[in-house]
Amino acid sequence: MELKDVSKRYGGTVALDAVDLDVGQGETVAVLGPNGAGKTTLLSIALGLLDPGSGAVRVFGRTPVEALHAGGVGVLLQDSGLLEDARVAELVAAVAGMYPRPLPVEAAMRAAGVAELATRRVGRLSGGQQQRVRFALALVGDPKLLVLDEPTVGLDVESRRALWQEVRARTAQGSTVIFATHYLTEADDYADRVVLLAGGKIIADGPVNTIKSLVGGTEVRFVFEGADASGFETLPGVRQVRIEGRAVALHTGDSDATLRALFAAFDDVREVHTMSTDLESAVVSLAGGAGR
Ligand SMILES: Nc1ncnc2c1ncn2[C@@H]1O[C@H](COP(=O)(O)OP(=O)(O)OP(=O)(O)O)[C@@H](O)[C@H]1O
Repeated sequence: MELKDVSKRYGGTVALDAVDLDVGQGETVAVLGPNGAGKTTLLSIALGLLDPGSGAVRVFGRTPVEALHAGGVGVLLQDSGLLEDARVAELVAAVAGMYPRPLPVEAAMRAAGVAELATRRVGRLSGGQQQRVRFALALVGDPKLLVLDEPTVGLDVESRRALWQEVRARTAQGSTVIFATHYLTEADDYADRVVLLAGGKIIADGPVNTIKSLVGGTEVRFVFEGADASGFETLPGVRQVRIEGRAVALHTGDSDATLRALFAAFDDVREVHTMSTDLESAVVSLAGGAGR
């Protein structure tokens, strides 16, 4: 899949800004970025569901719509509507009928964990069950490219694990997978490559470890029980401060100096631990630096 210099505006909002992206066969790519970064816009343009304002898109060397019609692409989009009155097996069979070489309906339902729901009406399923039905619809065409927009939203732990197991099975057979997620552990665990969007631009693109190393440094995390949490940003080495309730994370280029000064300046600091920068810190730091 190839996007060249793709831009998209909605009135005064620039949803995508001169995006270049080349995804090779067999890659698993996570698209990350804060709300409104342009992830859904990017995936929708790659699928031909949305026209780019400018630029060129090719999927398997064709236009996205041609690739979709040729049956090469499976899609799971956020909150896409489902035919509520249909029974699960009927819906999966109807979508299978649109593809030239679909999987057996039963196999697609099993792969997505909805075989036991086959005779249930879609509209009466829970949110997580409906999401699994969407996954079955993405799989049933036996596509070489899977495009998944926040695929595990609403899924319980076991269903998430099962979904990723199925995705892995497909990539092992050479399929390409592009997924958007806010669960950074999913990107860390399942993607070969991370594309980080902020404000419609790609601000980082590479293997997970490369993205982490762009930020580098160490996280010092602790619980702060004091009354006044101001001043952490002035400690030596500190580049960024995140505070969530009583949990504080300092991103620092010199953890020894930060820790010494932290203990000297603040009482009520407990449960201190340090770790090398994880993907979450890297994404927060890079996306924040892009001037959200
Ligand atoms: N139909 C639309 N009309 C107007 N503006 C839109 C439309 N769709 C998206 N936008 C704007 O384009 C930008 C990118 O939106 P997009 O949905 O691609 O972001 P996202 O990264 O998928 O966000 P989220 O993480 O919240 O799903 C946002 O500023 C959004 O408000």
